Amino acid sequence: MPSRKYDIGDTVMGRWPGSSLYYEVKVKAFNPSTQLYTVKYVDGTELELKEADIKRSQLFKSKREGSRSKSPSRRRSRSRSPGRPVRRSTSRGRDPKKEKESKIYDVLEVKLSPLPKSVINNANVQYEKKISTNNEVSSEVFHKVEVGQYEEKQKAVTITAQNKVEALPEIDRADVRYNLRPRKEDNDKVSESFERNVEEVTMKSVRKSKTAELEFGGRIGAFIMIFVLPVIVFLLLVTCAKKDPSIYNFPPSLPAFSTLWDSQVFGIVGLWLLFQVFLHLLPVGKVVDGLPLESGKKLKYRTNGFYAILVCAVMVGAAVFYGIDFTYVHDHFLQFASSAFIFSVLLSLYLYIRSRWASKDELAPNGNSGNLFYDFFIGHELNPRVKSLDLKYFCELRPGLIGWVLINFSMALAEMKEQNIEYPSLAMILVNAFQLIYVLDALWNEEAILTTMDIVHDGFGYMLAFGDLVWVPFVYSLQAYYLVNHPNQLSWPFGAVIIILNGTGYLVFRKANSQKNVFRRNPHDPRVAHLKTISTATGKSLLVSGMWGFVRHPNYLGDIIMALAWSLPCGFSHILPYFYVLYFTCLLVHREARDEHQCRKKYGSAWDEYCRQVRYRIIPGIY
Ligand SMILES: NC(=O)C1=CN([C@@H]2O[C@H](COP(=O)(O)OP(=O)(O)OC[C@H]3O[C@@H](n4cnc5c(N)ncnc54)[C@H](OP(=O)(O)O)[C@@H]3O)[C@@H](O)[C@H]2O)C=CC1
Ligand SMILES: CC(C)CCC[C@@H](C)[C@H]1CC=C2C3=C(CC[C@@]21C)[C@@]1(C)CC[C@H](O)C[C@@H]1CC3
Repeated sequence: MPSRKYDIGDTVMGRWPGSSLYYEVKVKAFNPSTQLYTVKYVDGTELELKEADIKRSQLFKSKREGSRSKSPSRRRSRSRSPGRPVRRSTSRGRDPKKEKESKIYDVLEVKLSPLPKSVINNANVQYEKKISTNNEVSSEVFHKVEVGQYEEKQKAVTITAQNKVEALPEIDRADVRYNLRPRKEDNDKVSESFERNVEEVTMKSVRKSKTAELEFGGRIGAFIMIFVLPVIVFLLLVTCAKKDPSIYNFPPSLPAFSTLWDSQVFGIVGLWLLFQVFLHLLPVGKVVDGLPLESGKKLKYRTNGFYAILVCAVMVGAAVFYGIDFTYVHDHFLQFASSAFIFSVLLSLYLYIRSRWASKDELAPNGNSGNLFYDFFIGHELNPRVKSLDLKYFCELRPGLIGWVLINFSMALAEMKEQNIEYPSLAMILVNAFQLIYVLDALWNEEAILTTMDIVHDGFGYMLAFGDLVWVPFVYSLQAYYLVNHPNQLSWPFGAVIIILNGTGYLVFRKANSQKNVFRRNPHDPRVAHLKTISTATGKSLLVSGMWGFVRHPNYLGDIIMALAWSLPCGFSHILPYFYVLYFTCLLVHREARDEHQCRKKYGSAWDEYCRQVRYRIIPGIY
């Protein structure tokens, strides 16, 4: 085992995680198994740092802030919006050439403030106090150090005149571990500014670097999925249309290419997309902010999805009234799927091509591998927009999700026609009702989508374009499609059990999502203020009681329970209608693993502590 470089009690310079700033720290302990040093900052904050993030003090030219940062009046006048990182050039007003020569670098000053206890009762924290103490405690507690004469790795740290962090590749490493401990004498204060500062700095550095960790099986996985996913869709649909959709008849022969194409259907799908764009662009509904981007900018999003589905419902009602036969969708289901597939491919190609011209700060952190297939699959550009139309946000919620409801409706009509019945079966009604509630819920809570992994983290590429336009409407409607030709006589008692199951799943799903959304917006909202939390090094806290203290992804649990309730009305003759719940469980298990990985990177040992306190990921006692 290599011997340690620094001794307990040494005063050295410790890098602040998420930045390239070094502060004076005292070495408190060393853990040989993790090779991490516990260091204490001047204000009492303790962190675990790797050896590479510690330097000898002599290498730095330390400059204390002196009266400038210590004077409260000066501080107040200098402070901008509380919590914004302050970027100042130490060489302001100098000749740029000289500046270069003297190698004095700009400094990104991260204002630091004490954090609360590791586990705090949220209710004990005063929000007002938190804000007012914010600036008071921030700048006086640290010795700001200009990294000027310290050249090591500094090529990586350049803050441009446009106030952009060019690259901080070092902190993109998966193994960065840090743990903020509370400043003892101030452990009831929480710093919101700090939360934002560290997070912003971290996001900046992550976005700029090339994607190192590839997801979804990497290049090969992405390449295979591009071709396999559409084949799965068509196999499922063809099997579902068979009289005996048994697993023994799988795989069926794929239909002739000519039967997949219908220009009228293609036109209808095109019009559907345009109509949804039109509804989305109508100046109706609230305009909300997305999460801050790399540049600090927040994109605006119009939330009018609920109105859009209401308009669609009225129009479909009117169309049925005037005799338009919606069983056309069922009868041309394969052609609809292939048309949607063509649109998704065209959209993906467009997205990939335009991403070549996107500026670096518009690229997704995980879609920047440099591999054509991987980047095409996962998506290269984070928020592609055509004027005010955000393509990813639009596709995720509108054409596919509303299209799914419309397809289900068409299946209900087709069932009545095929089975020669006056009303849809109980099974069909339940499937339609459950899925309608799910879609209405998503559109009602449209704003919540802005904090999902897909919007914040993933680029917009084939995976989501195909997922939104093909997978959701044509695979998620499989149960209804199945019931058209494979009726299941559902008894009322069993129907009641399924309703209770779906209701339970929905309550868990909704309560979990609402609790987290409310908490992320304002941790002191009375609805969540009583919940216990763990503070993290980023300053953001994690809920450890309530729904999020039950399992680590209660919303996924609720979603899976609902997925089961959507399949059960189809009976037990075939596995096909259970495809959704099986696929969905795999999707969410994989998604949970991705999220966990991100959270561990983001929150370090606080996440480990959360995992210790909340042992199960999705299913209590099992997983
Ligand atoms: N029907 C479908 O096909 C699909 C449905 N979904 C559903 O969409 C919804 C959104 O899912 P998704 O975007 O995957 O992720 P989540 O809504 O579960 O969000 C995960 C994020 O929540 C935050 N978080 C995690 N643990 C805690 C905690 N203890 N306290 C506070 N915040 C915490 C973290 O972000 P941070 O700390 O940065 O805020 C984490 O990255 C879910 O309900 C899911 O079931 C998802 C995928 C497909
Ligand atoms: C094609 C692949 C195998 C998987 C594609 C995944 C997509 C279908 C899903 C990724 C995240 C999604 C979310 C939703 C729908 C499915 C996709 C697009 C919701 C909009 C469903 C309704 C919820 O209330 C919110 C979901 C957010 C994530």
